[in-house]
Amino acid sequence: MNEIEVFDVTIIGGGPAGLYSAFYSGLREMKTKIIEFQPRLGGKIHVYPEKMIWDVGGQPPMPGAKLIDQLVAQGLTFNPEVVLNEKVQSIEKQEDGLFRLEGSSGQIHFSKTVIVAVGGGILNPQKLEIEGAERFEVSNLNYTVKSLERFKGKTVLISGGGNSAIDWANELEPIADKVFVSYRKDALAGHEAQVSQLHGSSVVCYLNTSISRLIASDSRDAIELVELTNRVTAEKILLPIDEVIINHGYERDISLLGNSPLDIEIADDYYIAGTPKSESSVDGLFAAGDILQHPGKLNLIAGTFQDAANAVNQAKSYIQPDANKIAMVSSHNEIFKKRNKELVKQMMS
Ligand SMILES: Cc1cc2nc3c(=O)[nH]c(=O)nc-3n(C[C@H](O)[C@H](O)[C@H](O)COP(=O)(O)OP(=O)(O)OC[C@H]3O[C@@H](n4cnc5c(N)ncnc54)[C@H](O)[C@@H]3O)c2cc1C
Repeated sequence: MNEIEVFDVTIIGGGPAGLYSAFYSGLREMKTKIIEFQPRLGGKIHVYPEKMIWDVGGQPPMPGAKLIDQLVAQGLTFNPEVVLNEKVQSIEKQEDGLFRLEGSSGQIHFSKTVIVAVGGGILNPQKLEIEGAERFEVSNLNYTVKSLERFKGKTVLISGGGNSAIDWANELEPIADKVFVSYRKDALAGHEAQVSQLHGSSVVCYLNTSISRLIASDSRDAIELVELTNRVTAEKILLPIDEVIINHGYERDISLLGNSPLDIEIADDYYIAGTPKSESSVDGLFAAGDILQHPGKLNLIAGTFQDAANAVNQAKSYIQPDANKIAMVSSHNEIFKKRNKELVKQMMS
């Protein structure tokens, strides 16, 4: 029989909480694995890669994409095993105390402890419900704004009327040649200030309308015209466009804990009702980031770091009760001595 590989810590979710947990777990010399459903690490920040983030301590304002790069670089410092494209479907605690995680690939992951860092669950953009629309996803049908540059000088249609859709319309207005917004309701649903900014700009809004048809170019590989239909009057409008952005919200897959035969305390039907030390009601299973709930919880990226360090320190004590309760600060840690020398050398050259 093949011997099973057992990790000290398995982190479910590769967002800010999972990445900082991986860093800290390496610092505490534990054998670590991160499992992430998406094909890339970074978590929910991928929803807003171009948004400027101002409120991460000690960091100048920077776009989400840059923060992702930094979080990933730090998270991989101690070379954890990273499994991407893998949804953890259930967590079970065996009689021998080991955790058994069932992955969507069929792989079973074994671990002495688990840190659940799944945020608000798996997010997938709500797709446009028009037959055949998916073939334009490789050309000019977008579900996220990965780079503002792509839309420079273009005619852009944004479908959606919530905060993100309005944010993108305001951001793109000075860059694009023309921005249209189509929204199925009779009033935009974003924050007042953003909506006022939009109405005072050159953006043209079509309310009570939705996309009814995508008309392809002669080469048939891109959308050339979009047909909008007014839901009240049935009037149809044809718009020539270069790019379409769909912002209809996200579908959330939050099935993990419900599928897991664990006696775990849940808050508000989804969150792990934990302690300020990131413990859950299951020994050896900890939580970090947006999934964790307790009265002092801070639902910000900055808050995920404290959760992660607490979860890792608790995991360390669980596996090795005589270990230090907390990690030493990095300046006292032997592990960094060699790397510090290299970094100082780089800074001096
Ligand atoms: C539009 C927007 C703007 C924001 N702006 C800011 C801001 O300016 N500053 C700030 O501090 N915060 C901001 N936030 C909040 C911030 O993004 C979250 O607090 C943070 O991402 C939480 O990190 P997390 O690691 O807990 O969860 P997430 O970032 O959600 O990461 C969880 C990861 O777990 C994965 N996952 C889920 N279930 C499974 C499973 N079963 N198996 C495998 N993987 C799984 C998901 O795919 C995801 O990658 C913003 C949020 C949004 C939506």
